[in-house]
Amino acid sequence: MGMDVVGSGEGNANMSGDQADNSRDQKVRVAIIGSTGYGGVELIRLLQGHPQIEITSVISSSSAGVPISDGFPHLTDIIVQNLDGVDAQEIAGKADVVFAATPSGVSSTLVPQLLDAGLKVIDLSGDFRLKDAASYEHWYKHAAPEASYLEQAVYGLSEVYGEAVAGVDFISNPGCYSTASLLGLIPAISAGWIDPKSIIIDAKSGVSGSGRGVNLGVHYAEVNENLKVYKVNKHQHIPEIEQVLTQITGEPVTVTFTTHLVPMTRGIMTTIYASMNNTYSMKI
Ligand SMILES: NC(=O)C1=CN([C@@H]2O[C@H](COP(=O)(O)OP(=O)(O)OC[C@H]3O[C@@H](n4cnc5c(N)ncnc54)[C@H](OP(=O)(O)O)[C@@H]3O)[C@@H](O)[C@H]2O)C=CC1
Ligand SMILES: CC(=O)N[C@@H](CCC(=O)OP(=O)(O)O)C(=O)O
Repeated sequence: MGMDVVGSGEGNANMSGDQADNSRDQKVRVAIIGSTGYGGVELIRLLQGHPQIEITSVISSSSAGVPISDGFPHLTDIIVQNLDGVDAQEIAGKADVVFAATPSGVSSTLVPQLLDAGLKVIDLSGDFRLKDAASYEHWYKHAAPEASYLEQAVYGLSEVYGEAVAGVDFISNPGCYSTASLLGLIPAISAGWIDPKSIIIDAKSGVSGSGRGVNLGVHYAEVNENLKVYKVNKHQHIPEIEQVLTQITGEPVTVTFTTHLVPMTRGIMTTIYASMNNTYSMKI
């Protein structure tokens, strides 16, 4: 199935015809599974603006054959394509890289098929972030992916692991809260300012973080003018944050981490507390 991408950087006004053709030749062909979800549609927005990327397939397990603009009218005339079904071989015929913007428990079975079909994969779910299968099963309550795929996955916190992700076949993107926590903590830990054994993270998220599906905990009347703490000591990003900090410090790190749902659409705020190392002090 062909696709007509409008406004994706083709015909750059500063390029001669030959240069523009070369630039088009070098474009990476990208497919997005879960493109009807919040992560998928945000990916479309970001990738559409990238001069070296061409979105060649937008994929849905539930709405194949339907124009993507049916669910997202703002994409009318921007992506003129019907949604494709989920078929690893078909995707491999159209794309070099595929994003899996799919729920945990779905990515764990889908991603191995995509890798085996020769695609480069970037997974947004939590399924391949934890290196320890038993820990994954404890926190996520699903069967863990095969060990070889867990080993292959490179943790995609690109601000910290930029060199490690460059050129690999399989990137497992970090969790939302983990990103907001680690980007605050890693510079302070690396500089030796704080005691990694004293970390308390108070995290707050908007509602889009729970995805586009509706359930009682996220519908308007439950969330509006309300505030709630959830998944106390049970949040799946606790072992992810601890895994990274343990790797960085070289000693076991545990964190106190609490999540709150706040009545806003998107965004995360983490307020992080830690004791200063005794060679440092705070000037007020
Ligand atoms: N929302 C956020 O802020 C963040 C989300 N994440 C993670 O990214 C992933 C996507 O999240 P998000 O976009 O919010 O979730 P959504 O629920 O909004 O979207 C997930 C999409 O996955 C598709 N899907 C569901 N089941 C299957 C299946 N069996 N096979 C193929 N596709 C399927 C659905 O689309 P369809 O029915 O059309 O196939 C659905 O639209 C999740 O793992 C999430 O935890 C990570 C960081 C931030
Ligand atoms: C508000 C809200 O419900 N947020 C979700 C974030 C889920 C998520 O993105 O989880 P992974 O990245 O690990 O897949 C939660 O707290 O579970």
